[in-house]
Amino acid sequence: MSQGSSTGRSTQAGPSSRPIPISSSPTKTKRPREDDVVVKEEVDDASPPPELDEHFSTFRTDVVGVQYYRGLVGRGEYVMLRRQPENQYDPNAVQVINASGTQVGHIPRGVAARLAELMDHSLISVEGRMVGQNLDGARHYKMGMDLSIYARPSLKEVLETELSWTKTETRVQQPPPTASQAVSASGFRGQGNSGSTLPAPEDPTMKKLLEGLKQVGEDQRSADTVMDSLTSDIDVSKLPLHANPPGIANGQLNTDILPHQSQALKWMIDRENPKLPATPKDKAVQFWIKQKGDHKDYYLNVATKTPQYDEPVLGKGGIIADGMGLGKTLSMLSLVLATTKDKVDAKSSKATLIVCPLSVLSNWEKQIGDHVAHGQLTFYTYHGASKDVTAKTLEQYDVIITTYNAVAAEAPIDPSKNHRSPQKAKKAKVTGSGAGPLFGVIWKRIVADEGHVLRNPKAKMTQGFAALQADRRWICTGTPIVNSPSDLGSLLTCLQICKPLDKPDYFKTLLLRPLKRGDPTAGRLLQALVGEVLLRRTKDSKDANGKKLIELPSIEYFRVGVKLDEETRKVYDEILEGSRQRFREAMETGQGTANVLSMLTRMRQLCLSAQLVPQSFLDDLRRPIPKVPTGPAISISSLTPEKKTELIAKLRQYVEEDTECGVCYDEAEFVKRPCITDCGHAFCYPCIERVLLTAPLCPMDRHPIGLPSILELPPDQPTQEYVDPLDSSQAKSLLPVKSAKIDELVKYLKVFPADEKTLVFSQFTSFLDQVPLRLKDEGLAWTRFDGRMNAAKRQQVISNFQRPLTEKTSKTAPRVMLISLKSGAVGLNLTAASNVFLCDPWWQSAIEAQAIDRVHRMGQRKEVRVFQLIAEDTVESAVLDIQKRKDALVAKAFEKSGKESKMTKKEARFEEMKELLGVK
Ligand SMILES: Nc1ncnc2c1ncn2[C@@H]1O[C@H](COP(=O)(O)OP(=O)(O)OP(=O)(O)O)[C@@H](O)[C@H]1O
Repeated sequence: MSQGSSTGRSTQAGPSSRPIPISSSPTKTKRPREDDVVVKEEVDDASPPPELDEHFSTFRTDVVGVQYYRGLVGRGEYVMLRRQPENQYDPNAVQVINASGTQVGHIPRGVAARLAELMDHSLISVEGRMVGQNLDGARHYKMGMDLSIYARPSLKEVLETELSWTKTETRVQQPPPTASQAVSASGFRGQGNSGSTLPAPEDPTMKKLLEGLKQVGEDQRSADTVMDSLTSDIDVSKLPLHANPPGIANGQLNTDILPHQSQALKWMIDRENPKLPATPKDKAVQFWIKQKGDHKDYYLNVATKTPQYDEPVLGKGGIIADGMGLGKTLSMLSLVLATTKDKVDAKSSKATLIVCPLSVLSNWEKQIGDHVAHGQLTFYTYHGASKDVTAKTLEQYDVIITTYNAVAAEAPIDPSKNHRSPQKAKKAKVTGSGAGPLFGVIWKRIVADEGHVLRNPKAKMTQGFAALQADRRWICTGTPIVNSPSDLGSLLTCLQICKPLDKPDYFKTLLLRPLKRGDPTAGRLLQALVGEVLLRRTKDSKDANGKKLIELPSIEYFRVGVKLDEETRKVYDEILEGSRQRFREAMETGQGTANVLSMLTRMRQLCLSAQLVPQSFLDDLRRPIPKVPTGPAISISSLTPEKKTELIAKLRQYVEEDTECGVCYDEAEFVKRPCITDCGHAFCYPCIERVLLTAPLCPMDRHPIGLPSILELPPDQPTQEYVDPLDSSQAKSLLPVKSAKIDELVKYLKVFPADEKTLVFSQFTSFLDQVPLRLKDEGLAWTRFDGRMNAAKRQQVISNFQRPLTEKTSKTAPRVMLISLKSGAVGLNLTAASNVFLCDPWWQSAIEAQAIDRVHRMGQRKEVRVFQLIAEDTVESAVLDIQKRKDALVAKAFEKSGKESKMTKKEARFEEMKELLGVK
């Protein structure tokens, strides 16, 4: 694998870069924006399914039987309506429940009878908003309530008949106004850091925010822009510092934390010790204010308008959303150290559980090793073979580090039922109770690192994390909103904070639905929520004196043009012509463009090396386009085993190559549930399922298909452990490929100063497999980081690479790391390198920015140089133009209007393909 070995401890010393004498003069280019991407390996099911409910009708009715129940409600409060089939007097009963979960009454029998069945079949969802209230202490029998019905858009027509009566009942102005108006009515300012007032609803920045929220998910960078505007009114520079943080002086750390980390520490400690407002003058805490009542004072939740006499339960924790490389790991470790003497509940242990993706497990170990003083903190990595311990052992440590997969694997079958008694929890063994040792500990604190992976409430890891028992709960992520504001709802559920917004129903009612219809007060509520639970700084944030939080060496970007050799150019032009032809056909016939997408992938591979393109692809291309078969749909079960294997292989390849779904054109959606038709076209399963409801034809070639013609990727296939191609059985048959890009790369590597290290990124692992053959010939020592490596191997590769080069080791220690863009490199510190090669550009410049951030982060002492290898006069140059245009669009993200903002992802991608292929 890696060549030779190196010695010595990690330092970042070394001379600054010297001019590089290279013949092909690189062009300086613009710096991409900082961004984050999703951890790939463990988040295939990270995004929630799209919400499919739209407002259908709102009518006035009552809550009845109020005299029998204890639930208090205020005017304008949203209430949940829950079916109660076990009710002995009425099997159609629908309960009305307030935000504290207490029953207020029922909806009238007649209304319940007409809604019950639809609710039972999840065809509609209903919510209530109080018109009457019972805070006056008087005896009420019934109270007015507006009842809203939501349904899937596809069912609207059917329901039009079924529920026409709801439109003839007393109709209410619809859709209902949001309860978040209460936020302004109460003068709520959040526990925000600046104390500035929230913008007025008509504020144009709010309009832009709402527009931006609708576009988030189209591009990683738009998520960043949305976060910028959500936190725009919070001045983090003036946050107070911790008075006496862990550091060198008190012997807890080997490193002093930086001022912004000290601010984070103080902020986190405050969030771990929230206090309810004591008087009506005090500001809201987690949306609760104290109110003067007629009989006695009560608490009012200004988000939901829920009043209650009992002390509301406050959540402890929040979201650390600092940008990449700002030192969240050390901030969190300093919290652990600063709170070792905190009194914890008698039932809870002293242990903090860190849950992270496998790829960053070793980073936590390393940072504890590097920064925490010897003997100050005990920790245990609970992973792989070391999982063979009991809960009792785990709780003896200060810190346990584990993975999301471990949490998902050990979670109880029905996590909602995990809330066992502490006694029972402590007794849980590896097997037995259905839940593993992680669920047998009542943790002092749990921390989800790269916590955006918890954004799908239905994913096992999310449900598992939410079910862990802990006193305090934290999430670290640079991107709390990736696809939509609902991501934040899932994180709140995991944090169990700002109740009842942590319940999906409330989050939907109070935020998602009103945000969808562009209600500015919901935008204000979202801003208030973010101010309440989240701390976010970026690399560009300034301190109170206007200085950047961390000073990093400069970074320079070079575009290196590479010429395809004559032979490759010939094949390239052939594929280009073929794809143009198919694209024009697709335009004429209205058929899909999936074939064109796979051709584009081949063209990109050609830009790296002609040998990466399989001969079978070229043979297919040269054959005339087969006629679309007619007749009945073919079922997968009728295919030969060979044909099935071939289809699965094809689908795996599509996934590996980041192909997009032929219906929604979203590669991020595609990887979540990829499937392939018997005719070889790939889609997201939910997309093709939806298409088949209207027409039983493949959207790509109009070939008749049905659900049985669809093959999904077999689940849970263990990923094959990475084997270095040079160590494999085929090593002897491997010959260096012809590649202008490898030639160019080697040319640079040979002239880089001997003490400089380089990261080489490509999206194609098959290309990275080829590079070492040349490096070996040139006597350049390298190492490879691959997502398929186990944790121990990854750690070994990283620490080997991070060791500085010495005179003795400079010939044998790795100077080059080959690393896949999709390897889950997120969170890695690879600051030993100062040069970065990006061998193939693609749409998501954000992924490239994240790759560069491995090097350009705290600990980097040298000037960083980024080289983008671009094959001249190919699809790659066109990609860059599109990237550039997208950057400009994102810069004005919220100014998109009219036609542009209405363009669907599919239409946009179609336009891009046209541009890439040069089709007029
Ligand atoms: N106070 C400090 N002094 C010196 N180095 C520090 C300090 N805090 C953090 N670092 C170093 O900075 C680097 C980046 O820190 P870390 O990996 O925690 O960033 P992060 O915010 O978690 O980034 P990412 O979001 O990419 O995971 C690490 O090498 C870490 O050891």
